[in-house]
Amino acid sequence: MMKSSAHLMRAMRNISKSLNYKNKRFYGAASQGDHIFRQLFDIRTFTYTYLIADKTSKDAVLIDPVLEQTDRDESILKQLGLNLIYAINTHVHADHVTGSGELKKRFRNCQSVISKASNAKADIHLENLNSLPFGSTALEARNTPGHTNGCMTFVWHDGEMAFTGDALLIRGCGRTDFQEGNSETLYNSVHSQILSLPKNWLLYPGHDYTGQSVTTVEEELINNPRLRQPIKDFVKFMEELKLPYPREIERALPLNMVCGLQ
Ligand SMILES: N[C@@H](CCC(=O)N[C@@H](CSS)C(=O)NCC(=O)O)C(=O)O
Ligand SMILES: [Fe+2]
Repeated sequence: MMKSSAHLMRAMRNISKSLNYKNKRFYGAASQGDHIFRQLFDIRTFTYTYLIADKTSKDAVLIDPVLEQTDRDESILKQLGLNLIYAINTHVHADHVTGSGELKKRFRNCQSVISKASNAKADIHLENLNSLPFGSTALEARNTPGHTNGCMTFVWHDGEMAFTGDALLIRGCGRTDFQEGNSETLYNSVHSQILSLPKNWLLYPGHDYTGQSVTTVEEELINNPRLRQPIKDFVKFMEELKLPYPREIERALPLNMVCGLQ
């Protein structure tokens, strides 16, 4: 009798632990706990935009908004009664135009944010390990150069996740053949700043071209065909990638230096 009641107690504790664990996780969308989280997709450029908000203060941030999706983003923010305070870019995008400037016009408290190293225009220029507070939470900005010199990954400690921009893609990584790209630098950035996070943390990329939406540190350490290799094999692989340039590169690069506005 004693043995079976101790067994039952242990089982109940384990169930409750696993529920707590699950409640902390966010996948495509979540609004449990203190925060709102949405992963939004632009089908034309395969770009992910992320919305995170504090439910109490209603302060919200968007990571990597796309100009052509500004109406969508405005609707979601307004429907949820959120105040957009930061429109963040992980880097100067080469394949699409950022919505940060247009969002600033529509949300008067919104400030545009990008790394100092990008040399792009913005209200806030971040340096390594700067914190971006909103409501009762914050994003930690980490320099992760290599795809471009100014790439940043945003680590959300409270959500146990990171937004990697194009530094790390699911089972891939950003190209390194333009915008001061450098394969060795990228390899070192990803390993030291992203794949060093706890193994169960979620990683959300800036794009996915294969229909996947989220990964974890552990999955990428084991399965990323590029980044699980030794650095010299990675560098050789990237040299041989030979991808065509993004279709919109000539329009996107100059516009993204000025928040996407003419
Ligand atoms: N075909 C797309 C561009 C695809 C591309 O170059 N993607 C970049 C991220 S956007 S700068 C990349 O780094 N890709 C890595 C890879 O392995 O695919 C277009 O024409 O826009
Ligand atoms: Fe990029």
